[in-house]
Amino acid sequence: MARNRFDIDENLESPFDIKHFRRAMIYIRRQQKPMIIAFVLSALSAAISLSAPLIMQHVIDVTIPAKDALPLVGWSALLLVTIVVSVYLATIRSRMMTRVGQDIIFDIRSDLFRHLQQLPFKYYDDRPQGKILIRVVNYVNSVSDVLSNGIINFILEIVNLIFIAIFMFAVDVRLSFVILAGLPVFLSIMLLIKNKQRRAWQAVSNKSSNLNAYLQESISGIRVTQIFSRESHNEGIFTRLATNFRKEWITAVGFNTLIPFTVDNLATLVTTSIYLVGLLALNPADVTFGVIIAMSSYAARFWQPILNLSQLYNNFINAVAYLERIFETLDEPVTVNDVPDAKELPPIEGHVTFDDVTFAYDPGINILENLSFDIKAGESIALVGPTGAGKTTVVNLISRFYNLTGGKILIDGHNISQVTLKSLRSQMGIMLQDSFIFSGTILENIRYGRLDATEEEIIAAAKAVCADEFIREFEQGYQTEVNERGSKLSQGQRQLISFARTLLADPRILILDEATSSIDAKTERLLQQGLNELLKGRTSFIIAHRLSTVKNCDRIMYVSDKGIAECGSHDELMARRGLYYRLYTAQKMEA
Ligand SMILES: Nc1ncnc2c1ncn2[C@@H]1O[C@H](COP(=O)(O)OP(=O)(O)OP(=O)(O)O)[C@@H](O)[C@H]1O
Repeated sequence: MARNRFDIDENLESPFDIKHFRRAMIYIRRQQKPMIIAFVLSALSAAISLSAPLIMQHVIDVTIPAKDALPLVGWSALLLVTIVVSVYLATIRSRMMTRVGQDIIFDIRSDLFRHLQQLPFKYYDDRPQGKILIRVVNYVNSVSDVLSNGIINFILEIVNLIFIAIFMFAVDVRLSFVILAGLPVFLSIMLLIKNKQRRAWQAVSNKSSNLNAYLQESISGIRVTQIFSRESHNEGIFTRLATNFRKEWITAVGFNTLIPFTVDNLATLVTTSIYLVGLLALNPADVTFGVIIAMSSYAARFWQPILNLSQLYNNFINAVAYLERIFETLDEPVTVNDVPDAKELPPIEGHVTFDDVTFAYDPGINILENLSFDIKAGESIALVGPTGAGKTTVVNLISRFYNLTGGKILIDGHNISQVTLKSLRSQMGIMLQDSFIFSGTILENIRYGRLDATEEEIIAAAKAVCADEFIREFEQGYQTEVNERGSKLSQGQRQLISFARTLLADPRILILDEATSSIDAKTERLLQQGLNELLKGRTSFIIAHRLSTVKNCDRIMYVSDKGIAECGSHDELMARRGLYYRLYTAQKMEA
């Protein structure tokens, strides 16, 4: 899919069809047992309540004319019992189905989350996060009722209809046909609006997704918004998106309301016809007043399930627009994954080879071309060069966050595209400029590097990277709760925590992408000792704009023009008086 943004509707790759329906059935089938029990309870409840018109017919035609009070009390008691039992059964069913609905939501959401965790960077590069979030949270909520109660109610209403039809045909066949006469009109109207209604709900799903994407982006960027006083401008964008959503919603609901409106009118028409046909056209000898009352009651009861079915149909059409998006996400190919028969990368030494590597994020726009180099195990490599030259791209490829466009990357002679991602990435330590902090305690954040680490190991790692001191200054020390993104911590503190996290993981290859940029010079000097400890015996790639921090690396690679323009030690490159020399002397002069 092409890159998407908050104000562009996403194209639907594969509209809902029978294949999606079968897939939805997989989730439903897992709940088969409680659903069958709920179904039986509902059927019982409906059947019991259906006997009410028969009791009434008998009372009107037989008991009342007989003027005997005792049977009347008996029939009334029976009527009461039928109502109580049917309500009781319906309540149990409702409780069971609430659970089933939640179980279905749980399953779909778990599958979505598991899949999202595997999707490559490219997937996240190409769309706003808000559009992903809305699928996992809102869309899944919106389909749960249709997939649980919806299915049961659908079958029940059909069974209900059949029961009512049997009862009414048993009472009077001719009047039953009068009741059925409204059906063809109703079905024609449904067919007529079906496609328009579906498109309307797809538009709603798109507009709500756009709105959500913008909301998410606005919350993430609130600081920049306030710095540039863009509040009213943003409000304008939000209003436009919210207006689009409201417009589509009103259109879609308009279709939905059309259906019950049709059913209501048809039901009224049919009931009136019963009286007309029953009283005027048919022979009064075989159509008693009791029969007409019972049939008019059946007419109302017959059209009630149809009204309910049409409501279910509305919900279904609405849910389809969300299911399409949910399945689209689940079908999103995991392009960066283990090849069949992928091998485990054995414990590595850290020898890295780029062999004629070409890479493009977007087809046709190469960021790196025919890049080859060889790094010995334990070497420290600095990647320097102009902004946007491709330094981060080089290191992202080593961890195989993207597939190569051409060539191969070898670690200790193993082609990284042929080994399992887990065995590859678990031997890499990556520290970024924007170190991500998860909500939880500082201790938990460091433990993220190795889940089975003891508290002593965690503290030792923090000490090694000079994080221990500032952590202990917090009242709760290592148990201090931090928010997602670490808003309680300074940028430098976040970086130190991420250093400790990486050290704990004990990776063979270390990647530091501008990882010390937010640390003050004094802490950096201190950290340098920890860092030296960290780098010892490991292959390391260090990206830094501040060249003083990479001077001591074994080799410095100057990345530009889709490849490595210069490579050598600091002294060698300075002696060459080329690109690196110019960059270094320019920085020195600025300082
Ligand atoms: N996800 C992406 N999709 C498409 N293009 C990208 C993506 N990430 C980076 N690029 C492009 O690739 C090029 C190299 O980016 P990269 O981040 O590797 O540069 P860099 O040398 O690390 O830059 P900096 O020093 O600013 O961090 C840039 O032109 C950038 O626009």
